[in-house]
Amino acid sequence: MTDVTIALDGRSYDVAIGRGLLEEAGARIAALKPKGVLHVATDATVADLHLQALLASCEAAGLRAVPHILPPGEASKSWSFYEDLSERILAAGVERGSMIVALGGGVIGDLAGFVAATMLRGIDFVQIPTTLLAQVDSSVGGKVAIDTKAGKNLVGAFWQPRLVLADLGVLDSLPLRELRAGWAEIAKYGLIDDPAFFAWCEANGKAALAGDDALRAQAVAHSVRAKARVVAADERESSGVRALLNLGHTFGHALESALGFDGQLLHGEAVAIGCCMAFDLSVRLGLAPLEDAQRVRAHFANVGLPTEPPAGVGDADALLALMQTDKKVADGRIVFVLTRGIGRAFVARDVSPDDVRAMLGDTLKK
Ligand SMILES: NC(=O)c1ccc[n+]([C@@H]2O[C@H](COP(=O)([O-])OP(=O)(O)OC[C@H]3O[C@@H](n4cnc5c(N)ncnc54)[C@H](O)[C@@H]3O)[C@@H](O)[C@H]2O)c1
Ligand SMILES: O=C(O)C(=O)C[C@@H](O)[C@H](O)[C@H](O)COP(=O)(O)O
Ligand SMILES: [Zn+2]
Repeated sequence: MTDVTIALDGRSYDVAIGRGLLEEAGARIAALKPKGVLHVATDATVADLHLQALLASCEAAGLRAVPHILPPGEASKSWSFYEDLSERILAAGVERGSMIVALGGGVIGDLAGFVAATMLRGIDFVQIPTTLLAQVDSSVGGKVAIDTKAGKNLVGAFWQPRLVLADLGVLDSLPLRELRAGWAEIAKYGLIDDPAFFAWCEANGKAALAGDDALRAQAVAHSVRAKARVVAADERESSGVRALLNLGHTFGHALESALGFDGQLLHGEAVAIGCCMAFDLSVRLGLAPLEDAQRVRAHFANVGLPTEPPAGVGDADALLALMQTDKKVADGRIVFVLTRGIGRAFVARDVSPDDVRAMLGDTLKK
């Protein structure tokens, strides 16, 4: 069992990583002394697989848990399901001391976290991430949001959980495609500022995805520690440090939006393609060596992630227009996370749209 603390002034919390945490969840949540009903938000797939274990452990700990089951998939991170979940919680009974538990992947975590941030002007929540992506990234750091017609995560809040329980056992039921999508966010930590970790990913990625438990545990713990450092340094993405976690996302979010969040491209897959694009643009601008861009592509391809955008994402101008809604935009200019090579990402505020258009044009032609 590993515990990583997210150190925040007066609001620090732990991320517990290990097997068997679902069975311990009731006792650990009860220790936080929630009042009234415990609201458990989850999706139908996760409910079938893991809800009973959570409910049993809540009952054993004397908690009255009420499940709220939503459809699986990105479409649930929307205005309509924000309303739906909020109304269900209000109808079941909620007070300021009540708590929401997000049992699921990043979709449930982001949605339930945003409902928690706004319910009665803010109630506590606990993350029980059940995808690799959610364990290494979305459950940690307090970014909660829904998607809108204009783009990804555009309405949301910074709202930190009280506790994160990353049970490695639940990953046993996660489909390989979803595991791979999570790997993109793991490798991202190496690409940002940790070349040794990227090399570790190259050496161990396939075995970790194939089910090697020790390697998975190492990947999750290393990623959570990396995210913990960034969040502690720049909780609200105001100094530029946290913006580095957006490597691959300016492009990736535009690709997801272009496809209407239809599930054709998972978030982690979009991030993998987006990281390749960030490296391609950096090479084009003479900032990064071509060999590093090739290494990134080779690693993603080796673990089974896509490295080129699918058909149907539109042309370069359409993608640029979507990037204009990115939350890093400043003074009307799109801000990119670029790189001087593996482990050397930085925030670039002066990128010419012509260079981006040219890179996208070449990529979309392939
Ligand atoms: N808040 C953040 O910091 C942050 C970080 C990264 C990503 N995100 C967001 O997270 C979302 C993506 O999250 P995700 O990749 O976890 O997707 P997801 O929540 O849609 O889960 C993926 C699929 O796996 C299923 N599933 C979940 N756990 C399972 C399990 N243990 N066994 C079998 N099936 C299981 C789900 O039902 C779903 O169909 C995106 O909306 C993205 O924007 C947020
Ligand atoms: O936690 C962060 O900060 C991140 O940027 C992590 C990303 O992986 C994640 O997808 C995040 O939701 C993107 O943030 P956004 O601010 O671009 O919506
Ligand atoms: Zn992401």
